[in-house]
Parts: sequence; C-alpha cells; structure tokens
Amino acid sequence: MSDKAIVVAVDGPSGSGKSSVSKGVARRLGLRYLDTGAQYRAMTWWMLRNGVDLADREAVAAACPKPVIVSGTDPDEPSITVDGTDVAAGIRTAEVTGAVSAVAGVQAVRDRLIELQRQIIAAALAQSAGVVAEGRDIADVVCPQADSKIFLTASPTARAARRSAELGAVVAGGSAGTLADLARRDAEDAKTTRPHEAAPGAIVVDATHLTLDQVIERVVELVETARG
Ligand SMILES: Nc1ncnc2c1ncn2[C@@H]1O[C@H](COP(=O)(O)OP(=O)(O)OP(=O)(O)O)[C@@H](O)[C@H]1O
Ligand SMILES: Nc1ccn([C@H]2C[C@H](O)[C@@H](COP(=O)(O)O)O2)c(=O)n1
Repeated sequence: MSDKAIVVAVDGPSGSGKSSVSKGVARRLGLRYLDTGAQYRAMTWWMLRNGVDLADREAVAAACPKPVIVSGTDPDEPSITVDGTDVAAGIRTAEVTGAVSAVAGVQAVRDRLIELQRQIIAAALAQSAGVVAEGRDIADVVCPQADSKIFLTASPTARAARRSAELGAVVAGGSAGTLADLARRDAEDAKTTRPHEAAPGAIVVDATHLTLDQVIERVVELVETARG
C-alpha cells in the first residue's frame, strides 16, 4: 500500500450519512476529518448572532470576512469555534438549519470557506496520512484532485426516517415533517451546489438498504482499491 497522504471526498444530499460515514472511514484509515457543512453553519450562526439581514445578499457578503472560524479535524472529537466560542451545539439548532442555505448561496461566503477548506486539507496532507472531507461540492470544486470521490445517497424516506430517529419527536410532523424539511433544504442547496448529482469520477454509494457499518466498510474498500 502507498504511503502517500490522501484526500477522500464525500458528497451527497442532506441526511445521507456523510458525517457518520466520513468520521467512521477517517477513524478506520487514520485520517483527519473535515465537516464543511459545519463551517457554513458556523458562518450562519455568526450572521444571526450579529443581526445581519440574511435576505440582503450584499450585507451577507460584506460581513462574511469577519468571523474567525476554526475547525478541529480529529474524527473522534470534531470541533468548531467562531471567534473562540465553541459552537458545536449552537450550529445544530432549527434556526441555523433553516437559514444556512441562504448564507451558503452567497458567493463571497463560498469563496471564503472554500479557501479555508483548501488550507485545512493542505495542512492535513502535510501533517498526517490525509483527510476525509465531506460536503456538497468537495469532489468538483474544493478538491477536484481528491484521490477517492464518493457520492453518498439514500432514498428520501430512509434519510427522513434516520434523521427523525436521531432528533426524536423534536420536528413537528415527525418523519413526514423531516422529509419535507430535507426536501426543502436540498431544493435550496441545489441553487448553489448539486446535492443529487455525482461529480465526474465519483463512485455512487446508495446507503438506503445498508447499515452504517456496511457503508463504512464499502467506502474503506473503495479508498483502499484506489490507493493501490
Ligand atoms: N446507513 C445508515 N443506516 C442507519 N442510519 C444511518 C446510516 N447512515 C447514517 N445514519 C444515521 O442517519 C442520521 C443522519 O446521518 P448524518 O448526520 O451522518 O448525515 P449527513 O449526510 O451528514 O447529514 P447533513 O447533510 O444534514 O449534515 C444520523 O442519525 C446517522 O446516525
Ligand atoms: N460543501 C458544502 C457543505 C455544506 N453546504 C451547505 C448546504 C447545507 O444546507 C448546509 C449545512 O450542511 P450540513 O451540515 O447539513 O451538511 O451547508 C454547502 O453549500 N457546501
């Protein structure tokens, strides 16, 4: 097996299992883990906290250089801070989830976070065995030179059922409400990225009928095959 540090890109729609699978693969292969969605959420958290009008794209673009966002890449303990504040829980609220697509749709935000993501990936390549980076545009925009590209998907009902189970009864309307929330966010995200389309060179992994462990195993096999 080659000793070259590697990048594994994992993209896919909301709730397809990107975070759980990417962390599991990173642990198995001794890689770092980068959650790019958490960075868009952290930017949104900061905008909401600072009273930026999210309907005003110019205001969002003007404000986006200000927050200092730091991502920790240990797959056992991923972390994210904004201006030194731990926002790991704060970025998962319904308020942030409902607002994040609007912020992620502003090109100046994307430019800033993509630059940050490339810096983190470069540091991981220099200092470790590599990184699993997950999001919506890793394989086609952030890191087209990734060594392995995975497009992780699952049926809308499987994604909604899994997300519902994770959230318990918190979402109004239960699994049906979650299904509608996922569909709405995917539709919003599709204005900016391609959440339902595999990038050129990406291998599609359909997790609808697979357990989490089976998906991790499948992705590890694909990465090891590509590594040679
Ligand atoms: N193959 C699977 N079988 C059963 N449950 C799964 C599977 N994959 C993921 N899950 C569960 O589904 C839920 C959503 O997974 P996860 O948060 O990893 O998705 P995601 O794609 O990162 O979501 P988002 O895009 O919203 O950040 C979690 O509760 C996770 O444990
Ligand atoms: N590379 C990325 C990652 C995420 N986003 C957007 C799309 C999502 O609605 C939002 C939050 O991501 P999640 O935590 O649910 O994976 O961020 C993006 O545009 N590009």
